[in-house]
Amino acid sequence: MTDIAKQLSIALDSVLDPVSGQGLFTSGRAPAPRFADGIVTVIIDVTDINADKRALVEADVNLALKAIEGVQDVRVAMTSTRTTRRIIAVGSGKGGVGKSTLSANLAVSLARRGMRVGLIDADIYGPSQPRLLGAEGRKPTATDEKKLVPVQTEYGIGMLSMGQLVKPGQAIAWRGPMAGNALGQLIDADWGETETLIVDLPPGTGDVQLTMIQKYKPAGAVIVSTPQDLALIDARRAINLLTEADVPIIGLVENMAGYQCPECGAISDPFGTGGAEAAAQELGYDFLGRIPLELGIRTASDEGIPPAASGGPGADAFNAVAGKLTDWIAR
Ligand SMILES: Nc1ncnc2c1ncn2[C@@H]1O[C@H](COP(=O)(O)OP(=O)(O)OP(=O)(O)O)[C@@H](O)[C@H]1O
Repeated sequence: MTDIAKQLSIALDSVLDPVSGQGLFTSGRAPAPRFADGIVTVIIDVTDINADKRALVEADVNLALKAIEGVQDVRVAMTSTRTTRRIIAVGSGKGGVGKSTLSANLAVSLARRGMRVGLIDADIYGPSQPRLLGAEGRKPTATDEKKLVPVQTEYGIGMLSMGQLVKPGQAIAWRGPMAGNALGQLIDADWGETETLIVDLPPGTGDVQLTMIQKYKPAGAVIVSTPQDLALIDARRAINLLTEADVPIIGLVENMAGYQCPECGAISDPFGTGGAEAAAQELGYDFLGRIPLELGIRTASDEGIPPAASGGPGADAFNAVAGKLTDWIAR
């Protein structure tokens, strides 16, 4: 590499990729700039970076490159390689392990990193995203083509839920095609510029999962489990179904590990600890992180304030998992 080429790449790397947090050159967003007659030309892949952040990146790149001696002008071209919307499924073997809580917080955390994210609550047995995102009672509208328009939430993400397709409190006893059609309505909705859809799946391996795999193959799946053996045995079943359909497993998350007594501060592990990490290792998948069992996570969630949005209880743990998910997406 010539001296000027090296300087240009280093300057480019001083500007951080808003998604991965790495320098633009290192993260692969931008190849080494071209330089001729005092003019630098740089091409940046801005997939998953929103319009505001794109403008900031462009301004920073201009500044960094113009600071190099001999550079008279900088030309920045932005391209987006994304052609299809990416679906990230969040699944678990059994219910009540915190799959919906994790989905909501991951979606919020990704949106805060500048990604255009939507959230689909496909849990026909217990739709809970309208409550978790403080959007209860808001109904989606429809376009002229009869596509659902997602409900907007305070957290910068659109949301659609199975719960919005039925009357509140009505037991959902859909089977096969009905469940599949409902999922289709949510996924084929008017998601606009949304690039990543987080899908909160029902627990287990039922009709919704089958439709998802057959018709709307996710780019990858995150599996949530509590640490104890029983939940992990079920989680393995969910993993098997996905891997048989060639859906990549992004990794496992352990939820409800390590409870700190609010009185004495002692840490106890009601559901054990480390089980999901050990299972991930044994199965050869990444371990994405551990979310503590905290009363504040439950209360904030019930109030419709996802901890990842407010820096509330467990926010660091949710953000750390979202960081690993972002790395996976960037790869
Ligand atoms: N880390 C945690 N600390 C404290 N409470 C939690 C935690 N994770 C989830 N909860 C609470 O546990 C309950 C179940 O969580 P959630 O609804 O996310 O589970 P789920 O796996 O989606 O369940 P379901 O399959 O029934 O929809 C909720 O009341 C939630 O607030």
